[in-house]
Amino acid sequence: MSQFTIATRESRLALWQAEHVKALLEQRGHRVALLGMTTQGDQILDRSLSKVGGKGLFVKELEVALEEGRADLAVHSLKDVPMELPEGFHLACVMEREDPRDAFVSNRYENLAALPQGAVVGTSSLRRLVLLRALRPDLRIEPLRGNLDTRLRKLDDGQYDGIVLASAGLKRLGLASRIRQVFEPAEMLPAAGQGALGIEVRGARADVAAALAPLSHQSTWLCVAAERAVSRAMGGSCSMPLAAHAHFDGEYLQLSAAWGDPERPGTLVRVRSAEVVADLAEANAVGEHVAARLRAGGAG
Ligand SMILES: NCc1[nH]cc(CCC(=O)O)c1CC(=O)O
Repeated sequence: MSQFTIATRESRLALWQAEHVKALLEQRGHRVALLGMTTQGDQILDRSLSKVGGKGLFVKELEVALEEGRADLAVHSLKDVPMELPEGFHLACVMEREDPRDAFVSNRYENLAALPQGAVVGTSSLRRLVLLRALRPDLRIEPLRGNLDTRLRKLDDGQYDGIVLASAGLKRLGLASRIRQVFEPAEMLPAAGQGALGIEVRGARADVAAALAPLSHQSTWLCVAAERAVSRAMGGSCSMPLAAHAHFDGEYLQLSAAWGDPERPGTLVRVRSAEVVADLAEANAVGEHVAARLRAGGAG
């Protein structure tokens, strides 16, 4: 049994996720401490993340703590983890996925279809922007940043008729009652890694790897590996107008991806594949092939 320190952001969701991993490790006899920290991504709230360097801003400080030996592992929403990790860092564990779907939240409207012509919907995600435009070209999409509580408060202040958030975060924070409509992936395809937790470590840490092995979920890992391979092959930034979602149907990994051009509403390239996938190398290959088909269809 070992003693570990988990580096975590201090948003309510990040702390929930770190506490969750802490509890699972403690159940297995390990001793665990948390090291909370504020990242640049948490501080920059006035600008769109796609303009200031992407979501990597949420993980950098945690990596410095790993580098300096102040922490042994970092728990991340996989959706926020860059496709290429810095030299020496790797994902040691991907946990079973929560609900990967997006959710519509509103105080006045039952679902997206019930919104009046020209209603204001909040999101700063380019993916959600292009997918919303495909569903409802008339909507006004306005930026919405901040952690989950901040976004809900801005909705409650009346700045938006509705907002789109990940179901997983709302469920984890006990806010599922705020969900009016859950989007099926066919209408609103999730982001690569959405709903899954990834644990990052630095160097060859056999002790950490052994402790994390029982928390790992192989089929989730294969799905998110395929999704992240699409994203990596499309340029790797988490702030692209890209959706990628995989699930298993028997031994077939079903991967769907979509790319839209925010400058040219109405253009959305969609690709689907179904392949037998048994290991990470095969999952990566499937993702790369789907990315190549997206590009052949005009994406990127
Ligand atoms: N980009 C922010 C972010 N990163 C992870 C989640 C929560 C859901 C998840 O674990 O994917 C959210 C909130 C959201 O997109 O609404």
